[in-house]
Amino acid sequence: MWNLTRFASSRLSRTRRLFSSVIPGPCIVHKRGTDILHDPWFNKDTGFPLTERDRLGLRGLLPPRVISFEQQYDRFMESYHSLEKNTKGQPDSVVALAKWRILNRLHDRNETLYYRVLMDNIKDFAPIIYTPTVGLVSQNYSGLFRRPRGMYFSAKDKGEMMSMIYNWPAQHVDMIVLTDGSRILGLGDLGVQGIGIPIGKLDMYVAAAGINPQRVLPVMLDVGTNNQKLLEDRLYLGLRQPRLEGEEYLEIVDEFMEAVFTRWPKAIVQFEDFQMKWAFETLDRYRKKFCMFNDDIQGTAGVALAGLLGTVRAQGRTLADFPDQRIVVVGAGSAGLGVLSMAVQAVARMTGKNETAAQNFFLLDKDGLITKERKNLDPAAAPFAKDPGQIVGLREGASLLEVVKKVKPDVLLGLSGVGGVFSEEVLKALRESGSTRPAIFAMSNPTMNAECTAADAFKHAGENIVFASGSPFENVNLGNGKVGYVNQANNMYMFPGIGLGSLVSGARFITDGMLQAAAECLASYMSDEEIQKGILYPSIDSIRHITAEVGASVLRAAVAEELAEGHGDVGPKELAHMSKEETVGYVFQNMWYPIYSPLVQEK
Ligand SMILES: NC(=O)c1ccc[n+]([C@@H]2O[C@H](COP(=O)([O-])OP(=O)(O)OC[C@H]3O[C@@H](n4cnc5c(N)ncnc54)[C@H](O)[C@@H]3O)[C@@H](O)[C@H]2O)c1
Ligand SMILES: O=C(O)C[C@H](O)C(=O)O
Ligand SMILES: [Mg+2]
Repeated sequence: MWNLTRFASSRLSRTRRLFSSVIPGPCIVHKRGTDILHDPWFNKDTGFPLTERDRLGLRGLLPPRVISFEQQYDRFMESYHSLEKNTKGQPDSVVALAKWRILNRLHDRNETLYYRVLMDNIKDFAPIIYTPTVGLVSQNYSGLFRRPRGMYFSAKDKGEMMSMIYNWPAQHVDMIVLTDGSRILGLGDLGVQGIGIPIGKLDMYVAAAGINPQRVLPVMLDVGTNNQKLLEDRLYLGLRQPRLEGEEYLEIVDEFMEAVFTRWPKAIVQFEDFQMKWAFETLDRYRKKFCMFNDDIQGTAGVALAGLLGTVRAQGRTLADFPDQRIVVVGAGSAGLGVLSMAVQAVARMTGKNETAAQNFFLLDKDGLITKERKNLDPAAAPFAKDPGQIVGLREGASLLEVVKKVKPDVLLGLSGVGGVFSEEVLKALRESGSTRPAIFAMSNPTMNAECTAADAFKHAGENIVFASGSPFENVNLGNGKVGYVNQANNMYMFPGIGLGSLVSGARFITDGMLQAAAECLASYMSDEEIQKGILYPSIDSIRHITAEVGASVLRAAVAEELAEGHGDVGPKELAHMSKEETVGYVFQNMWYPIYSPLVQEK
């Protein structure tokens, strides 16, 4: 069932080769002169050729010398590197925000150049536009705000959304990332400032999935905030009121969804960083009605399952041994429960038994081990609650340390949002578990919320472990030339492919089958040699390549489930007749690549 296809080692160069022959088609513009220079979608700065300057009324508005794209690129990278040099020794947060600012300024000026530098330097720039810096940016968004990005729909806009949606200037929108700001990474309720997350996710969509940046829309649904500090902050840019609850809340989300799909029936909406109750409720409410998914529940599940399957292989076992792995999940929120559901489904498929599929999984939340004796047991956690009689010596609410000592797990997976819960004692107890190769997934974001650091994991749990974190850490120097490899277990390996595959298949909905296909694709991407070294996920440098593969698997699953309605000129029949390789090629062809297009004016 898990089809382990191996890929050639030169994935990155293959991706580069595919794009090196891109010939830019013309781009229609309805503006002239300074209006073009002030529009980052069309602006080329000093890169406008003279003929275009004549055609578009730009002569005299720019210094006479034409600078090539490559020269502009080099000039930006030089300023970036001098900023790095000049901020050396300053506090990390100051350096991170300075880097974010220089990138953001480029974005606001010239999107083509911005996305090219982002794509080509994704390993260095992802930690700035995405986790962890995006967390810091969201915490400070009201103060950092200069130019709006995306759209804001607030509780005060009730009844107006159907007309407001037409205020967005783009004719076509493919991908929307939506948040209500209620659970931003592990940082809690950040209200309207949570817009930083949809912006960061959509930057990753452009970089990883090649979604055209003119067709993305970050959205903030501002229904108030329960963050007292923000409510009292004089610079706070959101509604100064407590969050709407119950029906009042759902009416706002319903109205937004109706408005979006009325204007763009083929768009895909990714729900992001909603507090748990609304994450599950909205997924349930909309997934059979609109093309949408929840990244924290479903994207995270796929990336974690791929990592868990990689761990079994790293232990030198076959995937058939996965059901025997003892896995402790710390955090019973949207992410933890999403991961458990998908992992338990995988075990059930492998063993053919539903009743016992959850037996080797142990779930803890802030009150410790979850058992059937838990008062007010959340129905979503109930399927994973232990029967207290089942485990000798383990009681309701047992601490993580007690659980690790008794269960002797193979895997410790954290999605608690709490930095440091994998303490020295816990990690040392894991070392004693007797597992061939214990794995630690400290998946909470941003960095300070990770359950443990990479260095502590290798120090206390042993050099033999497999380690992954949600935000990036440097590899760990173990001495004697040995390196402790750090994986980034982040849903960025999933959501771009889920969105892209759904888009180019024209899927009506996003089903469990499509998500399973995405996870299987990621799980089978790494070679045995890489896995043996403890490398569970591809390098972020090859994110376009893995995204194309994931996207193509999602597409094929949509076709198999007869949900693919086609995209552009490619109809459902053509999709159905494509070979596996052809689907990957087709997905690649649909990726936007940042290159200056000749601008043609239409009045
Ligand atoms: N790496 C990734 O791809 C990825 C994806 C999604 C979420 N996350 C991270 O996971 C974290 C949780 O996200 P969520 O949406 O599930 O949040 P959530 O608020 O829905 O759930 C948090 C859970 O952690 C539990 N918890 C709190 N303190 C704890 C403690 N001391 N010990 C054990 N459990 C504790 C809570 O009881 C709750 O069950 C966030 O930090 C988020 O950034 C990472
Ligand atoms: O945003 C991320 O980096 C991953 C995830 O969606 C999260 O909420 O932490
Ligand atoms: Mg998230």
